[in-house]
Amino acid sequence: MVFESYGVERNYDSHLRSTTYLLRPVRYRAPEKNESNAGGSIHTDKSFVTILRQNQVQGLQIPARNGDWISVDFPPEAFVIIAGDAYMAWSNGRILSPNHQVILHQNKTRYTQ
Ligand SMILES: O=C(O)CCC(=O)C(=O)O
Ligand SMILES: [Fe+2]
Repeated sequence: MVFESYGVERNYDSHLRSTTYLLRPVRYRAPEKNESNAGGSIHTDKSFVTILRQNQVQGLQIPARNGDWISVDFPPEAFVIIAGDAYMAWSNGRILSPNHQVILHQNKTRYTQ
């Protein structure tokens, strides 16, 4: 769909053949008492695209235009798609690879993959 919308569907097969896939399960331990910034640091993804799912413990945040961090809350049965740096380069900057971070607020272990 994306390749079609850019009119480069002829490149789709070669792109797919050169693609590698990585399944990366992550366990975020529950924050300690008074630990305010447990989670992961601010970053962009270096990949083409990240497909993310999580258990019921929220934590993903992205910056709004005014710089405030907003929570991206989603249920365990949903997926969040994050464009990576490779996608941004491939689209000549038309698709943004967003900064994001994980901040845990609940006293529960978070699992993502
Ligand atoms: O756990 C999350 O919600 C985000 C994970 C993430 O940013 C990553 O794996 O690159
Ligand atoms: Fe990420």
